[in-house]
Amino acid sequence: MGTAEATRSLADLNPTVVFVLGGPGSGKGTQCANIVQHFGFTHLSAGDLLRAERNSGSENGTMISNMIKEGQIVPAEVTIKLLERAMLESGNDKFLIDGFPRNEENRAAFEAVTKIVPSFVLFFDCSEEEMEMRLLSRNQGREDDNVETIRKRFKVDAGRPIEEVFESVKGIFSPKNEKAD
Ligand SMILES: Nc1ncnc2c1ncn2[C@@H]1O[C@H](COP(=O)(O)OP(=O)(O)OP(=O)(O)O)[C@@H](O)[C@H]1O
Ligand SMILES: O=c1ccn([C@@H]2O[C@H](COP(=O)(O)O)[C@@H](O)[C@H]2O)c(=O)[nH]1
Ligand SMILES: [Mg+2]
Repeated sequence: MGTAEATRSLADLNPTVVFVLGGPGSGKGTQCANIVQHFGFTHLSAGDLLRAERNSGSENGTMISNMIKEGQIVPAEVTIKLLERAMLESGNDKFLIDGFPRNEENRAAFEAVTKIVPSFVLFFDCSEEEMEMRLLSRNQGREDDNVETIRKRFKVDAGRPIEEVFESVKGIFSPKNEKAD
């Protein structure tokens, strides 16, 4: 199904969407499973959809694999297509979108393409120390559950020089917020 057709059908569905965010290992997937049981939502983990796409032998497989190994963000259009397809295939109209959007560009692209405005954002706050401990004992065979990749996945490493930290901080703010010279 093409994006335009998928978008028309999604608009007809007028779904309820909640973005579930938080650092790696903060417990998004764990709590989403509870919400599914109690409230009848469909849980869509962007990371799980990307891993399934990589494993399917898709033309984007190598790119997705490399991005996941490096803790980098896959281009929004790839992830959004996977989310659209999963929403339409689910037969439900209530979704927990876990681990997406990763940044302001992801959020804007999702809203522009799907015309869906999320009902709210559920954010799980957890210390990096606790998240790292949980990920290292998760035992689900994920190749990014290792110290090197985990530290790349933590968003802003403030232990680096001022200019480098600010490069990361800038990425959190949308370009439209940037002060003109
Ligand atoms: N509140 C908690 N206390 C202790 N352990 C927890 C808690 N919540 C989740 N865990 C455990 O921490 C690990 C990571 O949880 P989970 O997979 O839900 O995190 P996540 O936010 O989805 O991570 P990722 O972004 O890497 O997919 C799992 O082994 C889970 O059982
Ligand atoms: O919207 C997304 C979500 C995930 N990724 C990539 O996948 C890994 C793992 O994500 P989890 O949410 O921890 O399962 C993440 O580090 C990214 O590399 C993405 O690119 N875009
Ligand atoms: Mg998860």
